[in-house]
Amino acid sequence: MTEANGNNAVARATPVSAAQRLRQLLSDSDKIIVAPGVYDGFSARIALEVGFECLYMTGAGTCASKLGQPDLGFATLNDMREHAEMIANLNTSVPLIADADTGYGGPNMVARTLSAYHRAGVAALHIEDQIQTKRCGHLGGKELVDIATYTSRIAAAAQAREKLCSPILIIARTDALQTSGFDDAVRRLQAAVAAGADIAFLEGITTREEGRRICEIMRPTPVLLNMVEHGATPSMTPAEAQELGFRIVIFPFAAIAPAYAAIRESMVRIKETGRTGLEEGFTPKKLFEVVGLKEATAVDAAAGGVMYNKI
Ligand SMILES: C[C@](O)(C(=O)O)[C@H](CC(=O)O)C(=O)O
Repeated sequence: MTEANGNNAVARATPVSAAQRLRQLLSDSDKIIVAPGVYDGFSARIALEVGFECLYMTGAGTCASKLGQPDLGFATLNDMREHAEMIANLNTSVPLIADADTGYGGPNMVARTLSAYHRAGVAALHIEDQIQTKRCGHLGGKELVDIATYTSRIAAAAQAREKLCSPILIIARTDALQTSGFDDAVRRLQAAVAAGADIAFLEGITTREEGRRICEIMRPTPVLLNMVEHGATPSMTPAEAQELGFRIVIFPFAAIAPAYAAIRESMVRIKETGRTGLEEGFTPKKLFEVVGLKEATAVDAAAGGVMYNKI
């Protein structure tokens, strides 16, 4: 669609929002959506460079990179929203699924969280049933809120979405498998879907069979697989997950785990040899190219600038 704007006729494509794009991807039932975990602008840029059609903002990675803290409920709504907004807007045609932990409070706060994520350009957010002082789903000793409190979180999110006429998708996550078992987890996910959730997320599945069963039970609601390696869940490729019935796979540690190994190796090398030993090709310009140098200089040139002619 184009639109005329007074004397300066401007041909402008009406953009499909990231949430609508994610809905389109989900509507193709032959498809599995693969969303690698990114934890900052740099890792997001690398995932975009490789050509993923969806990204996942990991809360654990956000806590680690933005706050230098473990995934124990340190991050506030503002920490998470700010991080998500930056990542979601690097390429608005690639939907971002973002962690929203417990929703950060009671129904009013959950509604506020949904609104903030919507305004930030997030395509989908997940809200879980742990207590506020939550922890990573793959650690022991989790505690949950009761089912009524959980469904009120989801209902508050769904009502806020309706008020905003927002296409943002709500992912209901339950951590019940570890504490009260499969049947209670199913009850919670079904109640969450009845309260307005679009996608189900059973945290910490421990066998492929559990994966197959949850997809069967929840159908036609799409189910997301959290592929945390070396946690509770057996390692699966997207093709294997699709075979079990999953529609989305997130890989939360896809960027942060290799970053740890690579950064540490470089630090140790400096300590031991006095040199970083960085690859020759990794010039300052290379770094800036990864994070949008071309786009930035093109914007300046299109506006008549000559500032970056000699870069
Ligand atoms: C998915 C998750 O919420 C995340 O923050 O990426 C974490 C991942 C992790 O810490 O293992 C979770 O599963 O709780």
